[in-house]
Amino acid sequence: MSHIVIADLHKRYDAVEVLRGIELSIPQGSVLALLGPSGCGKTTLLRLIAGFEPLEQGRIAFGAHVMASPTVFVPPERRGIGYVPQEGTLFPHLTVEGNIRFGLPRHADRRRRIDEVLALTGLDGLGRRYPHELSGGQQQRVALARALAPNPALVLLDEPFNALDLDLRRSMCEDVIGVLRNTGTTSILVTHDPGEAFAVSDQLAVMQSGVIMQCARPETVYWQPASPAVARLTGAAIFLPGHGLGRTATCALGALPLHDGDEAPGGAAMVMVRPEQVQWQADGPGVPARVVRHSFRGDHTLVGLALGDMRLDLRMPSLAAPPLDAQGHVYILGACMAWPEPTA
Ligand SMILES: Nc1ncnc2c1ncn2[C@@H]1O[C@H](COP(=O)(O)OP(=O)(O)OP(=O)(O)O)[C@@H](O)[C@H]1O
Repeated sequence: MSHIVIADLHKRYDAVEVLRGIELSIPQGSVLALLGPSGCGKTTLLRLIAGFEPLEQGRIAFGAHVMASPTVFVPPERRGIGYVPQEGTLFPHLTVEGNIRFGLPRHADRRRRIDEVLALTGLDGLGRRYPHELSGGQQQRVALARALAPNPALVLLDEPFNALDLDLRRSMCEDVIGVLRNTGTTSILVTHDPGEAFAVSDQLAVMQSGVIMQCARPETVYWQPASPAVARLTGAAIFLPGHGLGRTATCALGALPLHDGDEAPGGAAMVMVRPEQVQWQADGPGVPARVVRHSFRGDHTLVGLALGDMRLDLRMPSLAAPPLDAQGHVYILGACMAWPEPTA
């Protein structure tokens, strides 16, 4: 399989258009993370790629082979795709090996392949256990091993670690994506968690209401989101009223440069920076500010600053937080984004 290209994809359930012109291009061996709020159409998109649903408009092609269009429909078993759904999809009456064997063709050297995928997914020695004798994380590894066993060229991961707690989920996800990278398998990971998406993807596609709003390298999506909505969906963001002119936007935090290649809208603008760009110093350049509030959060403290009439919460290491009433200056590290001020 080579490049996966999805063009102008539309899908409707009754009167509701759930996918509205999806365009994606996924190079062979790369990882695409699909991030978006609940109900935006992520699972529907995976199901169309897997061939579990027909499409009404558009095209899905793997290299030169069209898999789906209004006139072509290659059935799921002939697409060479592994699907790892959300938790709870193992056959409870089969052992780990039995679950993995299920997806393998009869003529294959099944014993050897089962041993290979057990080793690949870190499940050595667990082949004779039943699903209820495994932890949640181990069960999801079995689901991955089962998906990988037939050597698919594309693996679709639909929030497969949702049931695990945050730390385990992130480390598990990195492990699993590592396995997929080592085997040169192209993968699409659906997730609600921007941190997980940033950590593992080559491309991050942000989706809302059936539309891909931006698809780019994770760093680009984070620092240069295509819209205020993308900024909010990918992390905390500070929005300030201001003015744009050429490569600079001016707001309560001063005159800020725009990112390379970006141009500010002329006139009234909505300026965006990430909270960690806001820095405090007792003296030196920057906008004068006074500490008016402290909220201790353990590893960090939210420090409330008053800049004239404006209030701003700054996240600082607890030990470095300036005392209440301290007078100092705030300045911005790096560049900002600016969009035309919404008129409505
Ligand atoms: N078979 C179906 N029939 C009718 N509507 C459906 C069907 N499947 C999904 N939908 C609707 O399509 C929309 C997109 O659903 P989808 O499951 O793709 O979203 P999602 O982004 O994966 O959500 P989540 O993150 O909660 O899993 C939702 O409004 C959902 O109710």
